[in-house]
Amino acid sequence: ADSPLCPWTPATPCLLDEAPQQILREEPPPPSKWQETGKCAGKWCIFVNRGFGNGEGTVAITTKPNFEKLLKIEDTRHESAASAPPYFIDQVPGKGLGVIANTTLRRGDPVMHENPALLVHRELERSTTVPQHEQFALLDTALEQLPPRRRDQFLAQMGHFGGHRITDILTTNAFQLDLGGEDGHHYASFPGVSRYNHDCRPNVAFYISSKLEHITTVVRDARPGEELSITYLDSSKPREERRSRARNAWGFQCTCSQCALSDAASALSDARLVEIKQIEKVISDPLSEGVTPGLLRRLAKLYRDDRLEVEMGSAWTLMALNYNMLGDATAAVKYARLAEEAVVIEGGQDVGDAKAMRELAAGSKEHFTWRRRLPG
Ligand SMILES: C[S@@+](CC[C@H](N)C(=O)[O-])C[C@H]1O[C@@H](n2cnc3c(N)ncnc32)[C@H](O)[C@@H]1O
Repeated sequence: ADSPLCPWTPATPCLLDEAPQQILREEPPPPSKWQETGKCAGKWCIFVNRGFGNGEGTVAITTKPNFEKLLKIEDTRHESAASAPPYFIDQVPGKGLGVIANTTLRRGDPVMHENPALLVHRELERSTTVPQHEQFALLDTALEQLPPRRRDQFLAQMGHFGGHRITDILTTNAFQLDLGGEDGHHYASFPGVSRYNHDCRPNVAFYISSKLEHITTVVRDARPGEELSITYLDSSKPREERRSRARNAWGFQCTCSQCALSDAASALSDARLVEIKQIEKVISDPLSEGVTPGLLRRLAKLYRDDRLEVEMGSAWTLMALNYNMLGDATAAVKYARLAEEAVVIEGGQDVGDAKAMRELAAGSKEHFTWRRRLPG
């Protein structure tokens, strides 16, 4: 999610004292149906679906080919929309509002799921044919298409930088979302999710599903009253890089527990991150020599010592495959199960590695990797 190319970076999400997707409705939600408004600037037009996302409403500024992709996306109407959220929104010193656990949460527990209120094709802001004031007018018109409650939720989000209000909200809070195919990149605003603050070692992971749902899941147990956070940037970068990214893209000085370490402890953490990359390079190559159980144990320790619970999916996958290549079926199955859990938390059930890890766990000795690193 960390793109240095665009000023509207994948921020994170924000919302009010209530999460829109978790509010009980007295009336049934409006039907989910996309409409063309006929309001356009250049090749970008406004499309609206006032019933999309459990009846919350979504408006898109995009091109006709991307609208065709939206039409094919199945809407999600989930039963769990009526259950009480496991968090509340409150002030967090030095950060504005944030998301706070109201109960004990365990790894794997769901926190929020929300569809976007606004989607904006990424190329619009780079357009040389649609001047900025027309872009702003298009954004203003798009927002007017949303149901009033959804519009209010959007406008209640934090704007950190000032200037045109909707643009500021997008800059501060939007995620990048890819509709796939050619030219599918969009900025997406999820007003509920956008209250998560950043932490370089977050206790919550997120992904955006093919149904446009933003899904957050606990990755490290949290107590009632503890802040729930996600990472806005690449947590595997060294401290100085993370800090400058937070400053430049979101305008805050990161004081998370990992950035607040003493210089000596931070140097150790940065060294762990370098070693992780080195070991992963070695064990990713099926022809590497020197892959031993000790090296794999070392990798697991580095991840745990650095509290990288938010991105263990690919590491556990590599560990499972390598234990199998070394002929240790017990460890291979153990890490295949951990890998499947992590991959699903970080990317959902559809991620290819989840299926691969289920297969490995079900029959490690029949797997093509069995004893591949051993002679004979
Ligand atoms: C997506 S919003 C997060 C929610 C926001 N605090 C609010 O009140 O709605 C991003 C903005 O929150 C603030 N923020 C997020 N994480 C922070 C952190 N770790 N330290 C300080 N400020 C942070 C910054 O102002 C940032 O631009």
